[in-house]
Amino acid sequence: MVVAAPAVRNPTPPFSTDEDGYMTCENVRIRDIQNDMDTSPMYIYSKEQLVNNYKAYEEALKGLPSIIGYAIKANNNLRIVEILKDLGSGAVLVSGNELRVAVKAGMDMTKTVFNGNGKTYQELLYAVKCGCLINIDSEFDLEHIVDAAKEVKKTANVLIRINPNVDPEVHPYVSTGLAGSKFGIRNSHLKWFLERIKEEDVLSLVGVHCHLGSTIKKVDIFKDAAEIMLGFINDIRSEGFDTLKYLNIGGGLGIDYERIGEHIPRPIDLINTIRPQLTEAGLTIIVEPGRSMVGNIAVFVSEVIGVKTSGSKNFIVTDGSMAELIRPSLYDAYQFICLTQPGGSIETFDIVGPVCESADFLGKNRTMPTPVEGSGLAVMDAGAYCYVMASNYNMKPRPAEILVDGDEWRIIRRAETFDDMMSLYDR
Ligand SMILES: Cc1ncc(COP(=O)(O)O)c(C=O)c1O
Ligand SMILES: N[C@@H](CCCC[NH3+])C(=O)O
Repeated sequence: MVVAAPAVRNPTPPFSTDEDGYMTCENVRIRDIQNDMDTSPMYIYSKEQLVNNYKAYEEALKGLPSIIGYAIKANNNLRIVEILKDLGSGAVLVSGNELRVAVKAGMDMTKTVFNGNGKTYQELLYAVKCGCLINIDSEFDLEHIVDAAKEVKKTANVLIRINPNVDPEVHPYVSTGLAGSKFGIRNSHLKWFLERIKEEDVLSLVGVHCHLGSTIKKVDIFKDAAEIMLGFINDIRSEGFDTLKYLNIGGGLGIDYERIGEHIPRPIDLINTIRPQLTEAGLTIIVEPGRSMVGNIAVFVSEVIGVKTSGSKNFIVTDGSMAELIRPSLYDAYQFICLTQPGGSIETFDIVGPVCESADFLGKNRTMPTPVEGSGLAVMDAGAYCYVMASNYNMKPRPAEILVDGDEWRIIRRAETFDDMMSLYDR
């Protein structure tokens, strides 16, 4: 049998392969973590990559007054959010509980934006009390914010989320800035919103916001949106609003899931493309990166239960599944998969989990070394929209999350247990 190293395609530190063919995260062998852990599967994060990603945004925004508002929805692990807060990040939230995470992490509320098309009244009361920025998404949302601000007896600093009708050229499920989207207000209604805001002393209009979608690979799309937003800023100013402070251009930058060396724009490419518009706006720029901040900081690591051939197809069956990582099943999303240790001959496999659904796959038609039972398998770029979308389907507990920092690693959130799931019953 041929013994091959794990196929980490385009290994980019901190994830790499050592001379013995074991996958590493920073200075730690992933297999060693797997051997020491009582539970599998798990998420393993690199602190170094997280810090580098934040610094890439910081560097890109140099010279522009700006706020980096990390989109907590991408990964809400408190320890990850705390690291970002310590680096100077603010946050973007879509629920009261995400706001609670930001508060727990000690985030600066003046750098925090509460966004969303369905904020409840209770959530708005909490947001006004916290003093974060709040996006207006619709007529009813505006009325709810007014009521909440009056009840709390505090001014709400609001931004209007505008739907610029720009096509981000991404999967329809992650496209948000097109005319048919449920998010934001349309151009034709802007006047009504401005009139209504003028009538209410409890509202201070401090900015405008747009967000086009996620996994965007063409930065010119942001340029179109920035131009449109400049138009809105001028319209708003000409209506007598002199309180505008922020232009929020949202998040949405894609990452290199394929790992084939394709040029995916970096934060600097994004900001440089729209720098003239940002400068012309003369406002503090808010960016809301989720995926491009945390996507490549993690691998989802599982263990092989067995390998089988059915008809002409080979399957690797692992203890990781769509319950812990649903992106491939939900969007047909591609994430690179490799072994965390040396394997055998190179074959083509579908990589599937134990969940009772044919949609339960992590990857299809993957050519890679043949594992043995117990081999470790890593799905790369699993830091964004992976753990956060995990479920208990088939009574699978949510996995542990581990943070690697140089030579050290620690569990930053333990795995759920059967008892955790049982603890929610009335008796
Ligand atoms: C309003 C808003 N801001 C920021 C984000 C983060 O997007 P991404 O993870 O693509 O950077 C999202 C998610 O798409 C969003 O809806
Ligand atoms: N859940 C999506 C991203 C949603 C972006 C939030 N609006 C994904 O995994 O790619």
